[in-house]
Amino acid sequence: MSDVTSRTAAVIPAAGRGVRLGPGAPKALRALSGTPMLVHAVRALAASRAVSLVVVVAPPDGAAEVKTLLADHALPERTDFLVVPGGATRQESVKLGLDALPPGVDIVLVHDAARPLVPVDTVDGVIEAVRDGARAVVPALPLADTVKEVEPGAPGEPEPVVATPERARLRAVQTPQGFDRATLVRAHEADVVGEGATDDAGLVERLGEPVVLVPGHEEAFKVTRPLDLVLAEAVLARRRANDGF
Ligand SMILES: Nc1ccn([C@@H]2O[C@H](COP(=O)(O)OP(=O)(O)OP(=O)(O)O)[C@@H](O)[C@H]2O)c(=O)n1
Ligand SMILES: C[C@](O)(CO)[C@H](O)COP(=O)(O)O
Repeated sequence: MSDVTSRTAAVIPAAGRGVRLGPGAPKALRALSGTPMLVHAVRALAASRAVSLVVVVAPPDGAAEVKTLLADHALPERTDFLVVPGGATRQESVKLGLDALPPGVDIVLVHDAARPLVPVDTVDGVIEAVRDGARAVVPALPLADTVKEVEPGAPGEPEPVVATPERARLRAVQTPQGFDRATLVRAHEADVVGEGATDDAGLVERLGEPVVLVPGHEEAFKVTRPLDLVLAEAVLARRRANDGF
């Protein structure tokens, strides 16, 4: 890595309900192999020696519970932790996390609590690309499925296809997304009309700033629907088996 003096913080939005996962506790607090998903995600980011601060954005009424949760689980001592309450949307939650960053942080990663199994090499790859001068870096993978653009219709009704984008030019994007702090703050503040974006890099693109992709990882998938829990448990079981050798 070219610039080892920069201080890197990770903001972990964890304030979502997890509606698509079905009824239960807020998604980030649900267990994977007996440990809350959020704790897996925090450990995954703190596993990077470059990350010195992790800001967890908790469910709006759950900050005290999340503080207790982090205190009750082993986390690296070299990393500082902050917990702040989140907002009504992912974007609002990320903004609240950014607002809590202290001076001196110049690289920011934004990582979904819902991607608990991201490997540390993916985290380090994103940080390295920012340290090498990119202002916005996104881990991504090629798509397995063909994608159709549609005219969205009523639920359950057939939807007319508008276009079939060339799959070779499409990527599925993951987190952590890494940013030069000033660029990310500017991107969030520029969204004054509240147009919103489904990822942070999307806000940076609207500034006209370049965004680059680096290789993502299959294990950085987002736990969204019930079947994703099955996959996450299988990945953890495989890791435990490999650790046994
Ligand atoms: N108001 C919100 C909504 C989402 N998130 C976080 O953003 C990440 C990605 O969102 P997603 O997977 O869509 O989570 P949910 O919004 O919880 O899922 P759903 O849409 O199924 O309710 C998650 O870590 C989630 O906790 C957040 O911090 N604040
Ligand atoms: C940020 C993200 O994980 C990138 O793929 C994704 O856009 C989050 O979307 P969601 O609607 O919050 O699931």
